[in-house]
Amino acid sequence: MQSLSAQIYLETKQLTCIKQDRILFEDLNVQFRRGDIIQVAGPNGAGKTSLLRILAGLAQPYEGTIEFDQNNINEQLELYRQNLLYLGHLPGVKSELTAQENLEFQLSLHGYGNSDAEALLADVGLLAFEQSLAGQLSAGQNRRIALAQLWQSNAKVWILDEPFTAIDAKGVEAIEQKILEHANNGGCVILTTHQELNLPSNRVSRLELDYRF
Ligand SMILES: Nc1ncnc2c1ncn2[C@@H]1O[C@H](COP(=O)(O)OP(=O)(O)OP(=O)(O)O)[C@@H](O)[C@H]1O
Repeated sequence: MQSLSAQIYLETKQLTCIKQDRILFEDLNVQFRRGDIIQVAGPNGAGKTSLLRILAGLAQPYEGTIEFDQNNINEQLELYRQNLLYLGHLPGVKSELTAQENLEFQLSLHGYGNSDAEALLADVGLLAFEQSLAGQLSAGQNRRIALAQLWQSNAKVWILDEPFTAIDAKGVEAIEQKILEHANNGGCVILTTHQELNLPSNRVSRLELDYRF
């Protein structure tokens, strides 16, 4: 049986974030474990994106540390990034490339071959648009290109900032199932969304950030 500590993937220790002289959160101590789905919730400007960016190692906190497998992420950034999938609130898709080329690019970043791109296009409902330039696709279709990474990633920790933005109801359902599948397979998912998650309530924990003045 696994020890309790071995099940903790990420842990924040006395994390404080200050932006424009405003404390967004302070002394935050949270553990993110194997199998967890954590929804970071709170009003606009509360600091959800700021927290996710700090957790992903893309921004530094004012104070405190983040540990991955019980070691400070700053001391093992490369290893941490191999175990992390971060999708920011912008799709980060290259507008001058086709849908298929974007997927092939994403696949190459993760060390997979081009042969998987077609299956991925089908997974995210873009098979008919493989040769369309991303710049000529809709916001939701661009988001779908970015979200294809969920179908190809082996990373233990997924950090997803507003993954459902511009996605239709059927797409949201497919992504929710993907999130659940990842958690059930021993992954950990930390996400923000302003919409209600349609997942079993006993599988989702909420981390509430208040707007602090
Ligand atoms: N690039 C920046 N430079 C300066 N201040 C920033 C920057 N980004 C965010 N902030 C400040 O941090 C606060 C929190 O922003 P953040 O994006 O983390 O909130 P959020 O909870 O994700 O909001 P939303 O629900 O609107 O996405 C903002 O109100 C703003 O004052």
